Amino acid sequence: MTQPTFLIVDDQKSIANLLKQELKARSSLPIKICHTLSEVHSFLESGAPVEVALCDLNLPDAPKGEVLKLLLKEHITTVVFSASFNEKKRNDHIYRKVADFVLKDNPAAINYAVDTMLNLHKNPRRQIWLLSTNQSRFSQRLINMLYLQRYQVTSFEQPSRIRKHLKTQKPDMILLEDSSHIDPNELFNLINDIRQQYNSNQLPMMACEPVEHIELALKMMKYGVNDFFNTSFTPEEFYVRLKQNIELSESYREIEYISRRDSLTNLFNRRHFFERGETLFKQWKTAQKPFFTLMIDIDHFKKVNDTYGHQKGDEVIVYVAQSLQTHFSYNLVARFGGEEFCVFGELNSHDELAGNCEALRQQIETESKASVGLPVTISLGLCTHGNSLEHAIMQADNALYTAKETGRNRLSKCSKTK
Ligand SMILES: Nc1nc2c(ncn2[C@@H]2O[C@H](COP(=O)(O)OP(=O)(O)OP(=O)(O)O)[C@@H](O)[C@H]2O)c(=O)[nH]1
Repeated sequence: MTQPTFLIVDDQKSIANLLKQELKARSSLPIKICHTLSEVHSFLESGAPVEVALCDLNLPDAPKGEVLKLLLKEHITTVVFSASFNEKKRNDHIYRKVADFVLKDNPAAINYAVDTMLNLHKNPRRQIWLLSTNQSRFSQRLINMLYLQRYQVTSFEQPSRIRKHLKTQKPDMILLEDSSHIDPNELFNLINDIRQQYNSNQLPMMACEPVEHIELALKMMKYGVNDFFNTSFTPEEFYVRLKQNIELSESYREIEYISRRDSLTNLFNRRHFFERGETLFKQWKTAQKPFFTLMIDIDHFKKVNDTYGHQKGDEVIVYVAQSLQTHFSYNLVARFGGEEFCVFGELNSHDELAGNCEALRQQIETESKASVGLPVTISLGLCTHGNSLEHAIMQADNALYTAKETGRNRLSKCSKTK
């Protein structure tokens, strides 16, 4: 299938090239530049799908915005990049179908135009839930604007429907439209319930209220809504605030993701292991569910570094980490540091667990040479009890020590009396 293309239409070659350079640095999608209407015609006739188009309004062979009309006729998501644009123009019938406008009035506009195109490229993967109890013309306008920007939109008439869906799904944004139609108790309970589940960085919410309901909007913000805009907003204001709130939340999620991971192996790090492990330990103890703790250490790893170099040592660590993650994909797997790893999981069957440990040990023993170019073995210490997570880890570590002492490349289980 042909990859969709970013289309840049501008008769100023230097600007078109700057846009292309900036886009190329930030996306792998193909980019096509056209300087005239006839070039745009030929490109569209070639049948190449266009992801997003950025288009200047006046070209030498199309001085009256004919390119824009052509792109919109072909249902192509289009951003207007023009030196002359004002609010009056925005209300013209044709411009209502434009996804966004970027004013070509300073060098920073290049960056912003590219940013806008990349966002429109990402938006089909962003979910927006709209709570609109009165289904007014205004809510229809909101929905149309969201579609123009290619967001995935789901509309809800009842707070209870949002609650139900949140049990299994999570959107990127919840928009609450004209909430004065909802019973205040129900409204604030919904906001409260959402905030119990997700903080304002994890799931942003925005309220859209008529200016006469500003007090309600402010109260909603106090209870956990991130931002508010009044119903007389311009499309630009709406888009820019929506984008900023979503991007802020995405950056937060990215930082949260990185803070939990070990940068070499991408396994969870020790800090997250204890955070999540403590919660699981309490849950399983309360429910009297059996669990296991497994410590794994690469044998004679110092020799690997000394003989093959630190970089090869890193490759071996990554290889063992990936094998471990594959064998224990349903469990909490972490790199504890150096060449040591830990797994914490629910125990379904002793035999199955022992079989899984043995399969991992054997795979590394027999396949490491082919995978990383040198033979590697691991030792494993297993414990299926413990008064606390730390106690369980200590017991597994003792078993690992026994495995090392008794010849390495083996699994040792701790006895319950220790
Ligand atoms: N390449 C690499 N080496 C690391 C990393 N972290 C720790 N090490 C090295 O891992 C080695 C661990 O060695 P030791 O604790 O002596 O254990 P060992 O050689 O594996 O011996 P046994 O565990 O007794 O089988 C040290 O040489 C550390 O420098 C890392 O991120 N990358």
